[in-house]
Amino acid sequence: MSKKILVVAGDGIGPEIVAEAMKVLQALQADGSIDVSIEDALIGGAAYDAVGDPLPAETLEAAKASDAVLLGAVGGPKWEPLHISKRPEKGLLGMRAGLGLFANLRPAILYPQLADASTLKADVVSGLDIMIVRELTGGIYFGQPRGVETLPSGERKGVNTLVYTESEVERICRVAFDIAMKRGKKVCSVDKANVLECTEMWREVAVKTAADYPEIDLSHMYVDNAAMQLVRAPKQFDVMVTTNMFGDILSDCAAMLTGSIGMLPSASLNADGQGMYEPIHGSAPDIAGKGVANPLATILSVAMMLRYSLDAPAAADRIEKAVSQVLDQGLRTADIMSEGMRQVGTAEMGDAVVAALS
Ligand SMILES: NC(=O)c1ccc[n+]([C@@H]2O[C@H](COP(=O)([O-])OP(=O)(O)OC[C@H]3O[C@@H](n4cnc5c(N)ncnc54)[C@H](O)[C@@H]3O)[C@@H](O)[C@H]2O)c1
Ligand SMILES: CC(C)[C@H](C(=O)O)[C@@H](O)C(=O)O
Ligand SMILES: [Mg+2]
Repeated sequence: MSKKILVVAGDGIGPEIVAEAMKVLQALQADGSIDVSIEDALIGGAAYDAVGDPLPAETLEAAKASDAVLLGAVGGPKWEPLHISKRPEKGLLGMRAGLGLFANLRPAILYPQLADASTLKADVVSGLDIMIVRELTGGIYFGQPRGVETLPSGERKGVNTLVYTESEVERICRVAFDIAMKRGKKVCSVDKANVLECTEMWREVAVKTAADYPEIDLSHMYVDNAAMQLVRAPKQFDVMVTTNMFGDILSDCAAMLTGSIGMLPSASLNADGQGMYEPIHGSAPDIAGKGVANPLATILSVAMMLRYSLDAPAAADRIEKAVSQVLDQGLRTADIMSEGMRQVGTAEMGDAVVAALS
């Protein structure tokens, strides 16, 4: 049965990288590997400019009616004011909350061909394969109260609030434990339990939930140490589970171990397996419009979409193999370029992946 995909390209490099991912989807459609119908919608600054709303009601409705959403990136200096892009019911956060996408999977995998592009020495990162499981619809991103108010003194006060309920912690821990059961059976829960009561509770709930997973080796780490350990000895981690904000920061950090933020895909899933798929990077305003962005994180996000939401694991495997093949051919976008390789632009990289599919 045909599956519905909603494509929201967004801003900056979003449309450039999504165009390459679309070539891959269309190639798989053309050779009969998948059966999908594809629709487009507006999100982010592009939607704000067109209709005055970074998450138009029709976009959210279309997303709800889809099996999966493919997102490029949103935001940029033009739209940064707090009232446009950061309100939790708006833009990207509104999409995540509106679809109930509480489980954000961010795999940091080093392709061996990119060992030179990693910030760490090859022997420290070779074989690196970490799954960061980030809670995505709670925590300080959504907690109330929030905002900026002017005090009687005339001074302004800014507030954001870290909030988790036990059930929110339990369900994300279960996702992490279930994933770990299919991998190395090791989960590191990252918190700041020495300072923040909310994450002290997080740790207690993680321990309690782990009782249902006797085979899982659960450890705990404070987030400051986790950031350091990711850079010092990343291969000690199998699955990491953490809060919305800590996961945001740690996944950008992990990205550099794999060579570039342009290599890291993600899946954001709800309880029904419906998902949104996006590279973890942003709209990269500094390189937008230049045709140099790395499209591989977006193409690899399509592979995650096929695996997690569209029940097409063989097609997902083919995409991942094709990516590996273009790296074997020595093709590199600027962000992963190293000596002796051939530098290509966004479109050339996308075309090479399509060619490697067949
Ligand atoms: N999921 C999202 O849509 C998302 C994620 C992060 C940031 N943002 C937004 O994007 C805007 C820019 O944020 P930022 O500059 O902090 O982060 P960013 O991820 O957009 O860029 C950080 C750096 O990484 C580089 N980079 C990112 N993606 C790349 C790619 N595919 N290929 C090569 N280089 C790449 C950029 O050129 C830049 O130097 C902001 O408005 C931010 O809110 C959106
Ligand atoms: C753009 C922003 C809201 C987003 C986040 O913080 O979740 C981004 O940094 C990400 O990692 O997807
Ligand atoms: Mg981020």
